[in-house]
Amino acid sequence: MSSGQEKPLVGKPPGNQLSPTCPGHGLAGVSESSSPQAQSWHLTTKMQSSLQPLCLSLEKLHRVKDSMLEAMDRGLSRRTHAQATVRMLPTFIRSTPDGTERGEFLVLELGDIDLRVLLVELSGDTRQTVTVKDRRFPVSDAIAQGPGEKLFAFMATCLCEFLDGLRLPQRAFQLGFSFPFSCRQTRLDQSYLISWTKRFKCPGVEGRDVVELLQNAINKQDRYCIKVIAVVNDTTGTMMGCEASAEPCEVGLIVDAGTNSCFMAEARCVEVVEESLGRMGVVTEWGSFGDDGTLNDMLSPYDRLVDETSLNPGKQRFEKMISGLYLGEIVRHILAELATQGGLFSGRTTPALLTKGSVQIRDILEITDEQVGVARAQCVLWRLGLEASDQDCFSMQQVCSAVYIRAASLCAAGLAAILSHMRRNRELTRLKTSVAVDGAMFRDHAKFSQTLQQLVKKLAPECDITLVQAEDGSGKGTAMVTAVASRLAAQRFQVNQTLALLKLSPNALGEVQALLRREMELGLKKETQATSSVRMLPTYICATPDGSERGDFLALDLGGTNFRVLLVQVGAREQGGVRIVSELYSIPPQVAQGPGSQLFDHIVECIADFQTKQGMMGQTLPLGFTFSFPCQQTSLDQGILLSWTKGFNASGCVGQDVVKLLREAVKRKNHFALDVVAIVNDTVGTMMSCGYDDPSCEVGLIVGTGTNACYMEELRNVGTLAGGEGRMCVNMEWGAFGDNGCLDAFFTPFDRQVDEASLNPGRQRFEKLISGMYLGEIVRYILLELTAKGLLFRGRPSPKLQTRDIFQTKFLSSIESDGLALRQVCAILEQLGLHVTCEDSVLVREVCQVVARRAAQLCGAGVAAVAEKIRENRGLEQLSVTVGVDGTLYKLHPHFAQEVQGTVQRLAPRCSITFLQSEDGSGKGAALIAAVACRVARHQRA
Ligand SMILES: Nc1ncnc2c1ncn2[C@@H]1O[C@H](COP(=O)(O)OP(=O)(O)OP(=O)(O)O)[C@@H](O)[C@H]1O
Repeated sequence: MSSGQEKPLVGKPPGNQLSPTCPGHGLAGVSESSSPQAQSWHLTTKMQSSLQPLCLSLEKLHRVKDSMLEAMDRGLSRRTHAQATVRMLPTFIRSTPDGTERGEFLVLELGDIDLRVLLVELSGDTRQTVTVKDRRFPVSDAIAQGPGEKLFAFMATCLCEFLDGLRLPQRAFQLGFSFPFSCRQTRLDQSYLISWTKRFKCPGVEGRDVVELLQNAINKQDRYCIKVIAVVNDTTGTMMGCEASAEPCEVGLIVDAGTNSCFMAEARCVEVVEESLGRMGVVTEWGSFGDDGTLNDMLSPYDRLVDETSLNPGKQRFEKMISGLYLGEIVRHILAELATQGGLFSGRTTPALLTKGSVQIRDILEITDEQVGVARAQCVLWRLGLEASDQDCFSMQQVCSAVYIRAASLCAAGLAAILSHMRRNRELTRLKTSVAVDGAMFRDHAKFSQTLQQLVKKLAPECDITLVQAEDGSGKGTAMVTAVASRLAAQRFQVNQTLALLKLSPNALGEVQALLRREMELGLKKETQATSSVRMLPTYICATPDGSERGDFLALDLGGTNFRVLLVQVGAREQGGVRIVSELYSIPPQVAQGPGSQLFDHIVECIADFQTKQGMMGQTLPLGFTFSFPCQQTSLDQGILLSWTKGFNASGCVGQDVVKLLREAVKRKNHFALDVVAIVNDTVGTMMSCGYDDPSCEVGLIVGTGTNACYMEELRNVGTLAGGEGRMCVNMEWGAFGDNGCLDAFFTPFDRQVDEASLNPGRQRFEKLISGMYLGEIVRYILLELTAKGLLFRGRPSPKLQTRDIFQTKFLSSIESDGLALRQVCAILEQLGLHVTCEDSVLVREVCQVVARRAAQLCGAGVAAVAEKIRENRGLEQLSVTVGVDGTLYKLHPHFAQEVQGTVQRLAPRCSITFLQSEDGSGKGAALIAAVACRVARHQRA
C-alpha cells in the first residue's frame, strides 16, 4: 500500500475532523492545546516522531476497511476458505431472538479460571426478563491440563451438583455450552476443537466433537435428563444475549484480552455450508486479519517488537494492535524508546519499564481518563520505579491515548467492513442494526464507543448503528441460542406437519396417474361416462394442419382473464407462415358473472371495435372461436356449454349452444355478419398451433388461469360416438378430475377452504390443486394457518392477508425466482401489509415452493396418464410424442415446467416426451382449425 498521497496529520493545527490516532487532533478525552503541557508537547519533536507511526488517517482506515472486506469474502468463499486469514466460521445460528423465547435453559460456561453453571429463565415477553441462578466451580490446573475425559466428567458432575442444589422436580433440560476455544463447527450441536489455548491443554480432545464428549459425560452420570442443544462461541453469545432496542442485534463485538466479532450473514454468502436461504451467524475470527502481510504498512516498530516477543510471532496481527493483552506492551515499548532517546524521564529507564507485562490494559484505561488520568500516570510510573515530572505524566497520557484511540479506530474500520458487507449482500440502501459490545475496552469507557461510533459514521456512512453493552457476558446469550434453537426446532416440527399434507410421495403420484387413467376409460365409454369426472369430449377435429392451408381468418379467444380478437393470416411458410394481429379486451367480473346476453353483447362490441380498427368492416372471414369452457360438441361449429369455470358464471348459458348465443348477439347488435366455422377449446388450439410446427404434437396442455388437456384418441375408443377409423382429438376437461370424490384423499384442509370459497364449490377439484387461479389462494390459507399457530409474522395476522385473492399466483413466481434475494421477497410481502422478518420470508418461500411443486407434480401425473394411454392405444414399446403447452403459470413460473417434465419422466418411463411451448396457441390454433376445416370442405366439394 502506498502512502504517497497522504498528508501526515501530526504537527497540523487541531481541527474538528477526527484524525483518528494522532495526538493533538481531536482525540476524544485528551485535553487539547490550551494547557501548558499541551503547548510544550508541540515542542517535543521526539514525542512527535515516536507517535507518528501510530497515525492512521481516514484514508488509511478506509484501506483497512476495504482489505478487511476482501479478507471476509475470501473466508466465506468455498474456494479460498481454507487459506483465508479471516476464517469466517459458520455458527449454524439461523435466527436472532424474536422476543418470544421462553422457558428454562441450562448453560455451561467454561471460562479461563472457572466453570459457570447457570439456569436461565426467559419470560417470553417482548422485553425478555431474565432470571438467572448460577454457581461457579473453580477449574484446577489438574483439570485444565489433565485428560480430556476428566474435564468433561468434571463438567457433568458440576452440572449435577448445581441442579441438586436447586432441588427442582425431575424433568428434561436443554443445555447450551459456551466453549471459548477455536473450533470447526459443523452443526449447532457439533463442534470439533481445533486447538486448546490459554491455560487449557487436555490431551485427547483436539479434533473431537466437544458436544459429543459433554453429552457422553452427562449421560454417564445417569442423574438428570439433559440434552446439549447448542455450542456457542463467546462472541455469538454476546450478540444473542443482547437486548436489542429498536433494531435487531445482528453484530457482536468483543474487545477484551483478545478481540473477535460475529454477525448474521446472508446464508447464500456462507459457501462452506449447504444452506442458502435465510441468514447464518458467522464468527469472523478477525484477530488474525493481517497475518498474510496485509497490514504491514500500518505496523509501527512497537507492533513489530510486541509481535516478536509474543508467544505466537507473525500471528494475530490485527488482535495485537487492538486488544487488551497487547496495548500495555505497545505503550511500554514507546515509553522505553522515548526514555532511551532522552525525551522522557530525564533519559532514564528502569528494569520494571523494560520488563514485559509491566504496563497493563487497566493502567491505560485509567490514564486516558480526563479527570484523573495524569494522576494515575504518576502512580503507574512510580510503580515502574520512575520519578516522573508533570510533563512525563502528560506525555504518558498522550502515548496511552494514541495507542488506545488507534485500537478503537482499527476496530471501527473492521466493524465498518462488517456493516458494509451486510448492507451490500442484503441489497439495502441503508442498514440499521444494533451492535452488541463486550470486553474491558468498552466496559465503563465511553471514549472507545464514541470513537467507534464516530468513525463508523465516516467509514460506512450508509449504516446506522446502536451500540448495546452486553449484560451478562455470554451466559444469557448461550441460553438465548439454546432457546432460539429450541423455538426453531419446535416451529420446524409444526411447519413440517402442516406442509407434509402437501408433499406427495412417488407412490401417491402413481396413484393419481392410475386414477386419471381409470377415469379416462370410464369417460370414453357411453355406458360409464356419467360416472366419470373427466368428460372426454369429442371435438370433431380429426386432422391436423398439413401446411397447405392459406387465407385470412378471424379468431376469438374467450376463456381466461381477457378476451382477444385476432386476425390470422395463414400464408406459405417461405413467406413467413402465420401472421397475427390481435387486440386484448377485458371482461369485467360483473360481465363474466352477469346475464349471458350481456356477456355475448360485450363480445360482439369488442369484435366490432377490432374490425373498425383493422378497417375490416363489411368483410366476413371464416372464424374460429376458442371457447375454453367445457362444451359438449355435436359438430365442429356447435358446442353446448356444460358448465362455467374459472370465475365465469353468466346466467342463461349453460345448456345452450354458445355459437348460437354469439350469432344471436350479432343479430341484436346488427353490426356485421359472422361465419363461425369451428368452436375450439384452447387446449385443442394449443395442440393445433404446435402441430403446425411439429407434426408429432398430439397432446395439448394448458396451465394458466385454469388447466386442461386434450390428445388424439383412436376413434374406435370414443364410445360416445358411432365409432370409425382414424383418430379424433378428445378434450379431456381434466380440471374436473376428482369431482366424483376419487381424489378426496389428496385434498388438504387448505384445498377444501379454497374450494368452499370458490364460485363453484365441489367442482373443478383437480384444477383447484393446479392452476393459476387457485395457487395463490392455497398459499394464502396456509400462511393464515401458520400465522394462527404463531409460526409466521410473530403470530400477528395482517388484515390484508384475510382478503381473498390478495396473494396472487404471480407472487409465487417472483418469490421463487432463483436470483431474488430475500430482501425482495420481503418487499413483496410488505406490499401486502405484512411486517416480515428474514425467517418469515424464508418460510413464505418454502410454502410457495411446496404448493407450486405439488401443482406441477399433479400436472405431470396427468400428462403421464395421457402419454401412457396413447402408447398403449398404439401398442408401442416406446412412444415419442410432443405436448404443446400454453398458460402463463407453466411459462413464467421458474420451476413449474421442469417439475412437470421430471414427474412425467419418472411416471411414464416408456414415453419420450417433448414439451413445446405454443406461441399464441388459442388464437393461432383456432384460425388453423378454421383453415383446416375450410381445406377439408373444399376437398369434399371438389
Ligand atoms: N408471473 C406469473 N407466474 C405464474 N402465474 C402467473 C404469472 N402471471 C400470471 N399468472 C397466472 O396465470 C393466469 C393467466 O394465465 P393465462 O393468461 O395463460 O390464462 P388465461 O388465458 O387467462 O386462461 P386459461 O389459459 O386458463 O384458459 C393468471 O390468472 C395468473 O393466475
